[in-house]
Amino acid sequence: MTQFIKGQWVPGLGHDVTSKNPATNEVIWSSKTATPEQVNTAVDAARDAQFDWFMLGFDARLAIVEAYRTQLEENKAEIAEVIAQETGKPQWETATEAGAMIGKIGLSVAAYNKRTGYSENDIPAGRAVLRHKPHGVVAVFGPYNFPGHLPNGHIVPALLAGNTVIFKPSELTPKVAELMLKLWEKAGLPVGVINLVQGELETGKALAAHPQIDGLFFTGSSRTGHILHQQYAGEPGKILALEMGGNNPLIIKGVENTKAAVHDIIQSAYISSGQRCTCARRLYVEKGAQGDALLELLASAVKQIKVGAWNAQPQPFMGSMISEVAAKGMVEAQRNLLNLGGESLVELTHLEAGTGLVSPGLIDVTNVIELPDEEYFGPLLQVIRYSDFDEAIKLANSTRYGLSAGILADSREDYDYFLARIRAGIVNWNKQITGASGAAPFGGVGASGNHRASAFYAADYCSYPVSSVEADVVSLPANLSPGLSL
Ligand SMILES: NC(=O)c1ccc[n+]([C@@H]2O[C@H](COP(=O)([O-])OP(=O)(O)OC[C@H]3O[C@@H](n4cnc5c(N)ncnc54)[C@H](O)[C@@H]3O)[C@@H](O)[C@H]2O)c1
Ligand SMILES: O=CCC[C@H](NC(=O)CCC(=O)O)C(=O)O
Repeated sequence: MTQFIKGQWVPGLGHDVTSKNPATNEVIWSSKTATPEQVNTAVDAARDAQFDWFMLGFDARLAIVEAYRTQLEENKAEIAEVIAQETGKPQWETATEAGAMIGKIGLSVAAYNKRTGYSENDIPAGRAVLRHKPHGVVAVFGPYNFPGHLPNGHIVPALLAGNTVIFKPSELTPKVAELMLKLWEKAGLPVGVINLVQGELETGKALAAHPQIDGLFFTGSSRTGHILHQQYAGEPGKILALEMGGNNPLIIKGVENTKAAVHDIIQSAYISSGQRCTCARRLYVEKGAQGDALLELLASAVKQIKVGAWNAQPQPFMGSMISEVAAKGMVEAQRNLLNLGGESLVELTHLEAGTGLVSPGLIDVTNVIELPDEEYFGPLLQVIRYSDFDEAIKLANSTRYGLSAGILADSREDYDYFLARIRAGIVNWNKQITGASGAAPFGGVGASGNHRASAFYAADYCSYPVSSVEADVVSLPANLSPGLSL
C-alpha cells in the first residue's frame, strides 16, 4: 500500500517500481506507481478537504502540525535511518536532516506570523485589515538529495497557511515519503488534507498538469523546473515556486589560514557527496605560490576524505551517491572536462560496480576555453586559476545560474567588493557555502529559481494577501463629496 489518497493507503495501479539502497544495490521498497486516474482522485480529495481545513483556523491547524512535530521527534532515529538507507548518505548527516525537519515546524510558525498572518491599523475611514488566505490545493514535488527536509519545507508552511497538499516525491526516495505520510496520518490530519502519489514522469506530469491545482512548489533540477515554468506560462492565477540547481562559485583571495580555507572548501564541495544544490562547483584560486600551496593542501585533504556505506563505522564523510547511474554520470562529466583540456588533480573514481560509491575528484580547468555551464551534481570540484580579482568575479558570474556563491578572504573590503558584484541568492563570507539556515530565505536567481525563495520566505508563496477596509456599521462621512446631497 503505497499511495495515500483520501485518508487511505491504497496500492498503486500503474507499473512496478523499486527503491534500492545505492551502497548495496539491495531493494528496500517496491510497489506500483500512481496512475493519472489516481492522481485525479488525490486532487479531488484535496479539493474536497480544503475549505474545511482552512476554516478550522490557524490554532487548530497548528495543533496538528505540532502533533506531527512530536511524531518526528519520537521517530527521529527511524527517519534518519530510512533516509540513510535510501539515499546512501552517512548516518551523521541524515540525523542532521531529521533534526532540520523538526526545526522546520518552529521556523514555519515564526515565518507565518512574521511574513503573513494578521494585522490591522486604524485609518480615517475605519480600519485597514490585512489577512492572508491559502491558495487552495497545492502540489509539492521533492528531490532525492534531501527527501525529508526539502519537501517538508514546502508541506509544513503550506498546511499551516490552510492549503491542502498532494505530495509527489522523487521516484528515487519513495520510502522516506511513505514514512513522512505515516507520521502525518498519526498526527491526525483530516482526510484529504495531505495525499501522496508515488511515481515517475507519468505521475509527475499528470499532477503538474491537473487543472484543479492552484499552486506547485518544486525543488529539483533546473531542467525540470524550466519544463514546469513553460507549462505554467499563461496561468497567472497559479503560483509556481521553483527551487533549482546551481553552478556555484567560491573565490579564494588573501587567506592566511590555509588549513581553515581547505576545510571550508571541502565542506562546500564534497558534503553529501556533492549532491547539494548549494555545493561549490567552481573554485577560483589566485595564480602564484600562495595559490599553489593551497591547492597542494587541498588535493592532499581530498585524497584523504573517507567514503563509505551509510552505516560504515567509523562513519565516512561521504556516503554513496544516489545511484550507480549518478556515479557513472560523474565519471562521464570528468572525462568530458579532461577531453576539453582539464587536468586532473585528484581523480574521481567509481569505487564499486553496481553502487553509487565514488571517490571525490578535483580538476584544474583553467585551460578549458569554453567551460560548460553545467551543474555536475556530485563530488567533482573544478579549479580555475585567476590573475586579478575582477577577472575572478567576472568568471564567477559567467553562469546562467545564481544560487550560492562565496569568498574566503581575510579582507572585509574584498568581501564588500565581491558582495556588490556577485549575482546569487546566497552569498557567504569566510564560511562554507552549503548548510544554509532555515531562519533565512533560501533561493537563487537566473536558472536557479523564479524569485519565490523558500525556507523562511516559504510562507510568502503559501498564501495571498487580502486587504480590507472595514467599519462596524455603515455611516455617513462627516463631509459629503462635492456635488452630492442626501
Ligand atoms: N534550490 C534548491 O532548493 C534545491 C534543493 C535540492 C536540490 N535541488 C536540485 O535538485 C536536483 C536534484 O534533484 P532531482 O534529480 O531529484 O531533480 P528532478 O528535477 O529530476 O526531480 C524533482 C522532482 O520532479 C519530478 N519530475 C521530473 N520531471 C518531471 C516533469 N517533466 N514533470 C513533472 N515532474 C517531474 C521528479 O519525479 C521529482 O519528484 C539538482 O539539480 C539540485 O541542484 C535544488
Ligand atoms: O540541496 C539543496 C539544499 C541544501 C541546503 N539548504 C537548505 O537546507 C535550505 C534551508 C531550508 O530549506 O530550511 C544547504 O544549503 O545545504
